[in-house]
Amino acid sequence: MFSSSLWTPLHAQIHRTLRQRELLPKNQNILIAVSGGQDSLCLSKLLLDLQSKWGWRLGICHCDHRWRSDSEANANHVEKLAQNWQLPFYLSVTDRELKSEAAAREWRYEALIKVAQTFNYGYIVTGHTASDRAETLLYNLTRGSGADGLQSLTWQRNLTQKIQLIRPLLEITRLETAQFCSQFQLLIWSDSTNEELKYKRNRIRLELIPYLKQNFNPQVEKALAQTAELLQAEVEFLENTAQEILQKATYNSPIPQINRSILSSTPLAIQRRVMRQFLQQNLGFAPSFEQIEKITALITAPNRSCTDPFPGGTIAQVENDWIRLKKA
Ligand SMILES: Nc1ncnc2c1ncn2[C@@H]1O[C@H](COP(=O)(O)OP(=O)(O)OP(=O)(O)O)[C@@H](O)[C@H]1O
Repeated sequence: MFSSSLWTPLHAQIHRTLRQRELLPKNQNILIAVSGGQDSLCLSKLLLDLQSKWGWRLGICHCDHRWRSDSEANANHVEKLAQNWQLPFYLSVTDRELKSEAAAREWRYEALIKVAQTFNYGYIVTGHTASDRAETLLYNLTRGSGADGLQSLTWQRNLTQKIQLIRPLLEITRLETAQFCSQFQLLIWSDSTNEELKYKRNRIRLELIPYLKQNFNPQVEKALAQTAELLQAEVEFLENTAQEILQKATYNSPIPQINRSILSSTPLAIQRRVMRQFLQQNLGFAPSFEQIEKITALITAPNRSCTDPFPGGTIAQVENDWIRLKKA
């Protein structure tokens, strides 16, 4: 028999991770995003057991996308768990039809932020795991991605000036969260759409990862999650360096232009990042690989060379030592 206050290696690991990474400071108000699946239930139980050591105020929020016929029952299930744990429970139900995974995610984060703002939570935590990290890396790799897409899920990110998103389980695999839930007899609400093979993400989880585990590396999820972790630090460094160079190369300019001499002395990896930031700042959208390649080529192109128009009709053109953005 396991007592509900049993301290497991997973408790110790999360406690250590939170301390070393300084993810969730003491005495803070923390809102746990709970779908009812194994990852967010594992997260809730771990934080609940650590609560007294850290002095947190915890709350649980569930978002009902109204996608499945059992969505209300799912929400009730999470509410009951919150009651058993004597935690405040917040429910957000969508009032608009959510037509895609992306729309559902966008709405969910809006809803979580609204609850956090209303009830004064400075932190929102989710149950993303090393397995999610590995799957995201593989998914983005098959679509074509730079290091930025491969590092994907990060430990923390600002949702607003006052609210941070924290993902404490990024070193724990889905197998471990499942074992934890069964050890503590936590009743998981299984989402039937997770089994549908028409979704690429599900095929990666249910077919590709098991294949890689069996034929390449039984620890492939942890290995890929480590790759994401390494890339994250490199991306941060490169992005900061690119930002400094962007500032130098565009300094004090009233019109959108960037200096070629400054850029030509930097490595290609930085040139591409500077150009991506430059286009994003001035055109207001994330440019494609081809668009970045075309404007980067202008760094060494003859005078008056230009790109094709970007969406909205702007072109980039070489004018002596400058690349200028102007209407075509
Ligand atoms: N309906 C929900 N209500 C509250 N929290 C949720 C809900 N669905 C997912 N979450 C939170 O998000 C985490 C990740 O869930 P999932 O992998 O299903 O979502 P995702 O769409 O891939 O998320 P993301 O866009 O954040 O990567 C869960 O562990 C949970 O913390």
